[in-house]
Amino acid sequence: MYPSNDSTLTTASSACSTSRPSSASSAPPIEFSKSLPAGAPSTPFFEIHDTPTAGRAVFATRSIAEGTLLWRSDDLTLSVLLREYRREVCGQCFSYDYGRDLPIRDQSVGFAFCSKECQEVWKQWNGDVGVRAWIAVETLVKKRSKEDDEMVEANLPRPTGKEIGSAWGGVEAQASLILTAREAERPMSEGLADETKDGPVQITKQHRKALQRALQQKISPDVMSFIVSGIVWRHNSPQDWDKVLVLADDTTPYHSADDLAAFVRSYLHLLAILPLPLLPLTTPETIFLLSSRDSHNSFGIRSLEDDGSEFFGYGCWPAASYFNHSCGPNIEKNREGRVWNFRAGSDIEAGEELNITYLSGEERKLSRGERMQTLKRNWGFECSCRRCGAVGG
Ligand SMILES: C[S@@+](CC[C@H](N)C(=O)[O-])C[C@H]1O[C@@H](n2cnc3c(N)ncnc32)[C@H](O)[C@@H]1O
Repeated sequence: MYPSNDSTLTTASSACSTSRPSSASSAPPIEFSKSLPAGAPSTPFFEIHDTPTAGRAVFATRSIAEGTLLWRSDDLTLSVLLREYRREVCGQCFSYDYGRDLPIRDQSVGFAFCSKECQEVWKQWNGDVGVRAWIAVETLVKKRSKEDDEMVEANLPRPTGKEIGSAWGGVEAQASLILTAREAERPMSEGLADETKDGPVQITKQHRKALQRALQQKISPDVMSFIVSGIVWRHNSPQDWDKVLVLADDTTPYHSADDLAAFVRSYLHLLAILPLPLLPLTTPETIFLLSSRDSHNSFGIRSLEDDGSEFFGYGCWPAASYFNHSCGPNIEKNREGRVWNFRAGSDIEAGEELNITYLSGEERKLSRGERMQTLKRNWGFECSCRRCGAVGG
């Protein structure tokens, strides 16, 4: 059940073994990618190569003048808008008006919008099944509004692969009972998935109890939103799933034992409430894969003013995920609604690596040691950029 045998995991993880990278920027590329990974950006300005120690990276194929727009990433997959910002940040375009409540609030789905158009686009993006999924989550969360989402404490030990496997394995039997109970909701005309040669499976007290027990557990609304967003996106764009699978992966993506427990509980909650068409995708495998790719690839969705001081949430844009980090980046990125723009921050020579920074405003002012620590803690790699390698960097 736990996805350790998924062969698709190996491509990205081997391309991205970063235990002791020598230099993301200065090391010569060793291999040209034979073909582009699914969803990777393709433009005359740059190419993607493997590097010896920092996975794949983006290299200029020509000289580029400062300010040139090199790439626009409009390929948002999953995104999370933290609940505390749901009234102030548009669910569709992420616009924000210094903390003012937005004009349109759709209480049934738990999102607010800056305009009718955004609300309409959001509904189309999610589709009928997606909208029903958000209504189901909102209904559950509202009933339990007294429970606060706990702050994640930094620097707790991360669960190992073995601990992750046993946490998911530990709820297998309960999940199977819940699924059977849910299948009973399917109209006879659609057929029952759990029909045996002796006829349909009988729903017993045990099945109903398993479902009730799941619903009584503590809820983690932001974790549920992460999973729902990913599952709805996968349901609506099955052809694009490979674009996420080929991204650099994190085999131990949970920040702490509590974080892992929140994911496992949320899985059971969602099995109990999501619309039936989403249940085949509501699996430990899909949920783990979403976390493992999100961990090393998501971009923060921040306020556009004040140097991005407000953190609204995060999202995964696969094509934007090929730029490695540098503490002295030559590419500037800025968000316009749901699109990321990448521009040359200085004149660039052909062959130079194109780097963005993964550090947020204040973090960029830190010393070399502090930056290294921050990147290691938040991203799991030891920074090998040119600035960190230079004396006094
Ligand atoms: C968003 S991905 C960037 C693309 C990635 N190299 C790949 O092969 O898909 C982020 C990952 O790239 C690697 N990486 C990015 N910048 C790096 C740097 N300055 N030093 C070492 N590794 C880096 C780390 O493994 C990090 O988790």
